[in-house]
Amino acid sequence: MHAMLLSLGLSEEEINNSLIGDSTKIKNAIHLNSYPACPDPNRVLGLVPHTDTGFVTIVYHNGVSGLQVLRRKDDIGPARWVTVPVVPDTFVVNIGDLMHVLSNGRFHNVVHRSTVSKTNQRLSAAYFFGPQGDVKVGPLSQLTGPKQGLPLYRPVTWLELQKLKSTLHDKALESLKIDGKIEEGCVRD
Ligand SMILES: O=C(O)CCC(=O)C(=O)O
Ligand SMILES: [Fe+2]
Repeated sequence: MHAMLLSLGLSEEEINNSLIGDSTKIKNAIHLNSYPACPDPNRVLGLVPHTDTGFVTIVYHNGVSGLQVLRRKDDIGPARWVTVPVVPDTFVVNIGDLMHVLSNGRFHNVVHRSTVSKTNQRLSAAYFFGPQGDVKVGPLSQLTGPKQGLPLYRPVTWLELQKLKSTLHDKALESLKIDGKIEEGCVRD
């Protein structure tokens, strides 16, 4: 997180004074995932497409391939799933929704999913890093202004965002947009 904020032009002092520099404002959670081998892996998913809600997620796994990220449409082709290569002794870092908000859209939250293997069980541990319950996260003041542009999102707590996602799904972030409109029919009871 520190390196990411540095890359956005914040100084060490600004980072230390932000919520990232205050351990009382931070909390963590871990998901332990187990994806058993499946004889017909093309007919199932281990984890459906989603974005993580926190700032960043650090994923460690047992070396069995399966994590895929959705690459957005570009000059090379339409949106497509890309399998994250398995590199021994490394972590995968996913950008979550709150980093997207904090960076005012400069770092994009990544849509990802988990597929399963025909022959091997896949195990992963996902470590989520985010703000404490009552801490609201909005675009950093250093990244908004007359030169950089207006804040795109209103401040939100981690819990509020999780609740929004349970009803609005992939439209939750859009609903936080300051001029945001939610597409009709996307709210499920
Ligand atoms: O199993 C993985 O590699 C990813 C897990 C994940 O995306 C999650 O727990 O949110
Ligand atoms: Fe995830």
